[in-house]
Amino acid sequence: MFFQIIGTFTITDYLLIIFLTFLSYLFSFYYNYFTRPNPLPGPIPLPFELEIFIYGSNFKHIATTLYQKYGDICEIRFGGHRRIILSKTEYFENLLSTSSKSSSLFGKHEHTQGMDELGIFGRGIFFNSNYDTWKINRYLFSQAISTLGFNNEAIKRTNESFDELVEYWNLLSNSRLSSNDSNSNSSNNDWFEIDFLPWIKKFTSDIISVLTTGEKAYSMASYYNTCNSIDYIENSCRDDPTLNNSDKFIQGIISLIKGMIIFQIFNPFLRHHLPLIKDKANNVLENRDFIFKTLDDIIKKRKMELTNNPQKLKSKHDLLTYLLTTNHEDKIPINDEVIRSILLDAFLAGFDTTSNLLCYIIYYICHNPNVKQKMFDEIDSVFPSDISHVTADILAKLKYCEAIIKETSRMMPVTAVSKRVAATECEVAGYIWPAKTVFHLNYASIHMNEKHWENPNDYDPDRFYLKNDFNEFENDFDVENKKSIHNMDKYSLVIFGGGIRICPGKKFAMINMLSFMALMFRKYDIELVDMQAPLNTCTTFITMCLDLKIKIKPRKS
Ligand code: HEM
Repeated sequence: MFFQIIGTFTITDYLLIIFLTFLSYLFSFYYNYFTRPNPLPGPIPLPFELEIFIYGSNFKHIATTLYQKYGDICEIRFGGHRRIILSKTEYFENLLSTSSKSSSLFGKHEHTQGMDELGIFGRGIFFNSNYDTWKINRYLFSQAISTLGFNNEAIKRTNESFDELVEYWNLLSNSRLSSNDSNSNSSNNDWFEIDFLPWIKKFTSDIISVLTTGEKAYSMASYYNTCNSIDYIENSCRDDPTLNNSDKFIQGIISLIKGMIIFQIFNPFLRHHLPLIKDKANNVLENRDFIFKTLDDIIKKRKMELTNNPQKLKSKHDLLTYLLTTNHEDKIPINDEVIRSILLDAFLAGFDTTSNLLCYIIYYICHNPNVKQKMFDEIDSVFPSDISHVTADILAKLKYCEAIIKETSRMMPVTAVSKRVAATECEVAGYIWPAKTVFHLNYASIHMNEKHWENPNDYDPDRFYLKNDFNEFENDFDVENKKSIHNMDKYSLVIFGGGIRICPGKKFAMINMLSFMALMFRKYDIELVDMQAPLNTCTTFITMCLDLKIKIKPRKS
C-alpha cells in the first residue's frame, strides 16, 4: 500500500517533500534558537553547522572577535553546539572550581559521535570526562612526574639534548661555511640562520619521548639528516624496529593534534561523505592507529624487560616504568590500554605546548632588546661558563627568565581559550544553564584587558619579576601569594588552567623551558631573520607557531 502510494508520486511531489522537510528543519532550528534559555548577544546561527565555513577553526580569533563585538558574555553556535564565551574573570569561579566530583563542570569536551570515532576522548586524562577513571589516571601521572628522580632526569635529559642540538648546529654551520655557497642562507659575521620551529619541536619531543617511554626518539638526528645529506648521522640504535619509526611517531603526534579538530567541528555526514574532509578524517584515523600500535609495542617491550631483568629498571625514571611497576607493586588495576592513554596524554599535552611557548619567547625577546640583555645578564650571573650543565639550583635562581615565561604567556597564551561542558544543570555567570552547555574561558582577551594590566600591549616581564627567593611555579597557584605579587585577581593570568584540572605537567614544563633558556642564551645570541614579519600562529586546541626563522651567533664568553 505504502509503495503503491509512493509509486504514484511525480518529480514535483518529491521536490515538494524535500522542500517541506527542509522548511520544517529550518523552523525547528530557529524555533529552538529563539526560545533558548538565557539568550545572549552573538551572531544568528546558521543551519547545517555551516559556521565553520564562515568563521574558520581558529577559536582564539573567534573568541576575541566575539568579545570585542558583543562583550564579556556572549554566545555562538559552532560545531553543532551552543557555546558561551566568557571574557570576565568573575565568571570563571565555578568553572575553575577546586571542588571535585559534585561539580557538574568537570568535563572539558562535548560528547559527539566524532569523539567516539576517534577513540581518544573519554580515556586517559586530558580528554577524559569520567571522574572515576580520570582520578586514577591523573593520580598515577602526577605521582610519576613529581618524583625527584623524574625531575632530575628531566634536567639531565635537557642538558644532554642541548649538547646534541649544539653538535648538529655546529655541523650544519660548518658545512654551510665550507660549501662557500654564495646562495647559502648563512650570512657573514658568524650569524647562522635556522628555522627554529622544527628544531625546538624535535628537541622537546626527544625529551618527552625518553621521559615518557624511556625510549629515545632520535627526532633531532632525523631532522639533521633531512637538513644535511653530507654528514649523515649514523646511529646504531636506529636499527631497532621500534625506534626506526620514532620520528614518524612524533610526526604522527603532531598530525593527530592538528587533525583532532576535524572530529570536533565537522558533523558525521561531512566527515564521511565530503571528499576533502573525508580524506583528512581517514588520514587522522590511520595515523591514530599507527600511534596506538607504536605505543603498544613499546609497552610490550618494557614488560618483557621487566620480567627478564627487573634490576635494570630500578635506574629508570620514566613514566612508563613507573606505571608498570606501580601496577605490579600497588595492584592498581590499570591495563595496557590505560597505560597507553596516559602515555599518549604526555605526548599530546607535553611537547607542543613547551615548544610553542619557547618560540613565542624568542619572538618577543628579539623584539625587546632591553629584555634580552637583562635576561643575558641574569643567566651569566647564575650560570657562568665554567659550569658545564644546568642544575635545579641554577633554575631556581632564574627569576627574570621565569618572568619572561609569564609575560610571554600573557601576550601569547599557548592555551588561549579553554573549555568546560556542563554535565547537569549548573550556575555560571549568574545564569542557570541546562546540561551540555559548552563554556569557553577566553584567557587571551583577559590577558590583554586594561582592567587587569597597565599598557597591556607592552611586553614587560618586569610586571612579574620577583627579586626574592619565592618561586611561584614551585607550588600550586596560591591565591594569596599571587595577589601579593601581581596585586590582581587570581584569574587575570591563566597559563596552566585552574581548579582540579589544572595542568599536572606545569612544574616539568617550567623545568624544561627554564633549562632550555639558560643553556641556549648562555651560549647564543639570537635575532629574528625578518623583524617586520608578524608572529604566524594558528589556534586549534592550542595556539601553534607556524614558523620562526632566526639567526644565532655564539656569544663571547
Ligand atoms: C608551556 C607548557 C604547558 C602549558 C602552557 C600547559 C597548559 C595546560 C592547560 C591550560 C591545561 C588545561 C587545564 C584546564 O583545562 O583547566 C593543561 C592540561 C594538561 N596538561 Fe599542560 N601545559 C603545558 C605543559 C604540559 C606538560 C609538559 C605536560 C606533561 C608532560 C602537560 C600535561 C597536561 C595534562 C595531562 C593535562 C590534562 C589535565 C586534566 O585534564 O586533568 N602539560 N595544560
